Amino acid sequence: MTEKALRLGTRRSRLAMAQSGQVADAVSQVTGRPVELVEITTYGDTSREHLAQIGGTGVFVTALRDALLRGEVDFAVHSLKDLPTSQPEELVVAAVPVREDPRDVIVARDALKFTDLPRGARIGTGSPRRMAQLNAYARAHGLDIETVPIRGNVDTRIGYVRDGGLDAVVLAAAGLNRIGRGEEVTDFLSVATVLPAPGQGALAVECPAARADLIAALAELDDPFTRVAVTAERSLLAALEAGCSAPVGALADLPPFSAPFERGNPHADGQIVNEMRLRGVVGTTDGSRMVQLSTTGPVPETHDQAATLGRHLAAEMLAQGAAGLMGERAQ
Ligand SMILES: NCc1[nH]cc(CCC(=O)O)c1CC(=O)O
Repeated sequence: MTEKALRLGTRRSRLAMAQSGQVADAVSQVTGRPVELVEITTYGDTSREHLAQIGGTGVFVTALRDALLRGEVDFAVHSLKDLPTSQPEELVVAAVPVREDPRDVIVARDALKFTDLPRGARIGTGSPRRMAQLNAYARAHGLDIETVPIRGNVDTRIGYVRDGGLDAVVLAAAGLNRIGRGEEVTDFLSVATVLPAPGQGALAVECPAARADLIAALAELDDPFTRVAVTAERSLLAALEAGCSAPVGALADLPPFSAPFERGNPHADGQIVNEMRLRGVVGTTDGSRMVQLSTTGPVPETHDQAATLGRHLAAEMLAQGAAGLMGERAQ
């Protein structure tokens, strides 16, 4: 006799299907139960408006959470960077699996690197965070680039380069890797140039708080270091009171800081590390005014310690005028 399948609610985009499929396989391994994907359409998938105009925070997440709350599905997988920082009481993040590469990348015509783009190059991104940091870098290094607001799924965005409209687009490495298109990357943006969105590259596996059995099973997929890192990043974001479309970057990482993530997740590789660095950035989309700070200390041992680290860095950023830089929205 086979056990009843667990129902995993997922958006139907290629990225959502890919990451849900990968988590489904892992869950079915640890539980011994089949996992069935249940497709759910979200407002963010159907709206033609720019995300920033809809209001950003959580548009991809709400429909999945509603399905969980109605008991239509047993669990859901979210991109952590799209998850609002407030957690509904009836739901829990039961697992944060090992993080993928958190970096942003460019996909450019003619295999160009970011710093080799010609004068006047047009770079597509709908993210105020990416615009702010690319423009700040360009100002500091005498590059002449124009950031162009775009939206759409990964295929659509790469299409803007293939069709000749844009010289490059900016995407998350993790998204491209998950859908098997990592080879499209023409340049990895160093996190010293562009800090990723808080939680970028990480997933959240969410289920109802009342499902103790399921929470225990899903916990096997949790990576404690990834969870500590994203907790610090997201608490920084929450303390800045910024939504997911605000120009905020944050990354908690581990030594060696000179080349993070180029050799994968050092924690997952079994290295012993006892130091964590948290960096945060906020800026105007034209890159003219930026507040960027970092703090380094012992790897937090608890959720509370990680959250405190994020709050403290946010307080320092606010003291340097961060709040005045966050009012803007793309377009
Ligand atoms: N903004 C949409 C989004 N949400 C999650 C990812 C993939 C990366 C991740 O899981 O962090 C992407 C695509 C992108 O930013 O290029």
